[in-house]
Amino acid sequence: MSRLDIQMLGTGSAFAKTYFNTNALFYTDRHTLLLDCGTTALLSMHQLGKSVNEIDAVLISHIHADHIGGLEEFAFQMKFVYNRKPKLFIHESLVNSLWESSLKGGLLQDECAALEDYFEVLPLQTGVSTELLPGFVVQAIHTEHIPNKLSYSFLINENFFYSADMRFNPDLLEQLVQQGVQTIFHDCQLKPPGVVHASLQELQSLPAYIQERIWLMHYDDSKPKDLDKEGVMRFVEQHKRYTF
Ligand SMILES: O=c1ccn([C@@H]2O[C@H](COP(=O)(O)O)[C@@H](O)[C@H]2O)c(=O)[nH]1
Ligand SMILES: [Zn+2]
Ligand SMILES: [Zn+2]
Repeated sequence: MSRLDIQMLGTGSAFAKTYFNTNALFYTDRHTLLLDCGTTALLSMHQLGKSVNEIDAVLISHIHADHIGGLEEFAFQMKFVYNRKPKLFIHESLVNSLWESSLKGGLLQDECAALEDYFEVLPLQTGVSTELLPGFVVQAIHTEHIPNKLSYSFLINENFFYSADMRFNPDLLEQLVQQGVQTIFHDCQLKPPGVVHASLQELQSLPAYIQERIWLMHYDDSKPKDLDKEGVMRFVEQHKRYTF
């Protein structure tokens, strides 16, 4: 199995100001993929001294600003500064709404009338494992988040699960661990009730053998900076590079 490095551009909730939006850089041997590109993504890259030009591909989980709010600037920089058309991986069910309901307002102009004018759009299908980049294989899993709004989590290289935004689903987590998942990056609402995310309380109800695989992300600014664990579950830290 390929080595995978992950570095969070942010680890916070939609409204977090301290921890930025939960967006991730994945590094393979030769490539960099950005998983979600929220409002704070490019500011965070700037703080890391990274250029947008270092990104080979973007993968999007769902249509909320903390996951796609940085895509307009990303698209403009790629097209007009770097003359590139980056790969955009997104579930087939979200392609139309990403353009029609979100990006079209800013990106539509003469000779740029579609998402494909900015990106090489590569739709993902449910249940199909796809090698997005060499050594980076993804399966999109439809998970519940907001009622009647499509949202996807990702199984990466068969052993790493990235929830993005999802409600508590102990059966899925159990199934993933039985399948061999070693590491789970899970969104977490610190104060109950979870409603559209798993709450900390709900995650703490999981058996220890699942909790010990969980790294918490998408938390709000109330998390003290120096709190790095909650029982056996660990908090993912912004900008720290992890290898799995
Ligand atoms: O039905 C809803 C919809 C949204 N919210 C709040 O808004 C944010 C949306 O951003 P996420 O990235 O999905 O977190 C959500 O966290 C809630 O705070 C809501 O409460 N109910
Ligand atoms: Zn979110
Ligand atoms: Zn969301």
